[in-house]
Amino acid sequence: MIKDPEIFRYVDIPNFPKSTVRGHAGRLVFGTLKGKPCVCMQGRFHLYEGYAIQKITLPMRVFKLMGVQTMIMTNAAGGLNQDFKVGDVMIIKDHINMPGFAGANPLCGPNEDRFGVRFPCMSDAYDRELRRQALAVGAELGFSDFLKEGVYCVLGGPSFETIAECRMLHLLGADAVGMSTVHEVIVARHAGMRCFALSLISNKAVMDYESAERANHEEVLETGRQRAVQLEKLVSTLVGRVEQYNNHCC
Ligand SMILES: O=P(O)(O)O[C@@H]1C[C@H](O)[C@@H](CO)O1
Ligand code: HPA
Repeated sequence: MIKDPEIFRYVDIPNFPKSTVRGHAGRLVFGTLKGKPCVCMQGRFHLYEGYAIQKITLPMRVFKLMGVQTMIMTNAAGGLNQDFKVGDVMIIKDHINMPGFAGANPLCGPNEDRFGVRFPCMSDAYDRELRRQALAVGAELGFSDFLKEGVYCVLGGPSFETIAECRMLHLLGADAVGMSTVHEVIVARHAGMRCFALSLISNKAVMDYESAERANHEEVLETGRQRAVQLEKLVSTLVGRVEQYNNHCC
């Protein structure tokens, strides 16, 4: 996918966290995609790995300092919306930062004025133009059947949710639940980067006490493998259409 790749292992980058999750390679890949210079993270960091929330989001500030203007993120998530199927791809239009309700926000602590303001706006966290373009690209590629839009809720993990928790999150307006992305988006938006994110619905959240289904990481990885080619096509086509971005925060 990336042309002329230059690869750096996280373990070789000073102060960079290390990937501990199975299926996450733990490498930064620099190169070009559809002629655009880019850097890709092969593996991200999660609260449940035991890192401080500021450490999880350190790469976003590194990217900002390197001149990155647009962040495209993907994750795997459990589907709460009853219209979603395993294998659907949800364009994130908004989020619910559940750890943030308890004070776990990556911007806690002294504000780094060189990146952004003390109280950044989040009502426009997921770029409307990129979402519109992604829907158009998805339609052109024949992906409309499995391309959805919705609200992503982040939890701390690593345990998957109980049935009562899934029901509550659904009532609160979440369409999918996961363990990442939101902290990264908050830091990227604070620094004025444009954000776009996709959730692959890797499993259905269990909402029914009679169900025999159990969330598990194997199913998450397997759904990822099955949709990898289409996700790559969607993201690379979108990248090819991304225009230069002039930084402006609200
Ligand atoms: O990094 P993401 O959010 O895609 O990974 C999800 C959440 C957990 O790390 C894992 C659970 O299977 O997948
Ligand atoms: N819950 C939380 N995180 C997840 C899930 C889930 O069902 N699937 C993939 N990541």
